[in-house]
Amino acid sequence: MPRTPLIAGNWKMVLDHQQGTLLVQKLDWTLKDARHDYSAVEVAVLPSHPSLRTVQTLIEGDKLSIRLGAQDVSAHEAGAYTGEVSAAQLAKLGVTYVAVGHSERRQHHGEDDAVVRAKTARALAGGLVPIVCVGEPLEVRKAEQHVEHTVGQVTQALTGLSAEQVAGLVLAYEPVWAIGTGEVATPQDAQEVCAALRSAVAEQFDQASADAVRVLYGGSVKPANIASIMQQPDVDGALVGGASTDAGDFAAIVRFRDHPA
Ligand SMILES: O=C(CO)COP(=O)(O)O
Repeated sequence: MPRTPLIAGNWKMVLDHQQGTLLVQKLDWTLKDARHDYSAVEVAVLPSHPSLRTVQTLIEGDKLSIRLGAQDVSAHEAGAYTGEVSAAQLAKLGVTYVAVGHSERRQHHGEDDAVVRAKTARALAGGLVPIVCVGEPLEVRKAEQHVEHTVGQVTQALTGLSAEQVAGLVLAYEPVWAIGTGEVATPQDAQEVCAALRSAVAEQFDQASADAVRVLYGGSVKPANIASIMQQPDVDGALVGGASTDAGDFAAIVRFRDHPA
């Protein structure tokens, strides 16, 4: 079964709920104009938590095919965890995807591999599809340890899951040095790590789950570079930051098949 590409927009802490709904409306109009087939290239947006409800109301009310994602989820199931948002609460809001272990959370919120593993398991138990983010900082890349580093992060995050669970989730390779810097990894850099992550899944679980798991690239993805990245055999989509907060740019990324590589 070929893997369906996924283009997901991580809005980070950038758009409020009004800007977010406007963006989703514009995105949908633009993609409808282009007669976009959402079953051929899946599209998701990841608003901040306070915007989820408004964006979900729009998606449901207008029967849009854009999927909803969240940027984080609690490692706890329910109860006295002030400020946390549970997987069940997100699922009830119509959320499909949730980013787990984004490098900004690892860096600024002290999330280590154990937390990422707990959040991944909790997301799955709550009926969400985790987008497990991994990526190396610049010094690790310079030391040519990026494959070991990212494979280690994935192995840790997926420990304890079943092959079936792994087959259904999403991995995202986001080199830290390429996030928000304009410094995009080359298509070959993206392919090298995405292929290594897939092989690691085959080794830790089985070939069927490795063939099914989707691996995204993230880090300064723009309309001008997406087509060559998507040509790589082990890259199944993109996790887009800055460019996803502009409806025109994000639509152009979703429509990567329209541009030359
Ligand atoms: O962190 C990212 C997506 O999760 C990438 O961000 P940029 O596309 O802004 O580099």
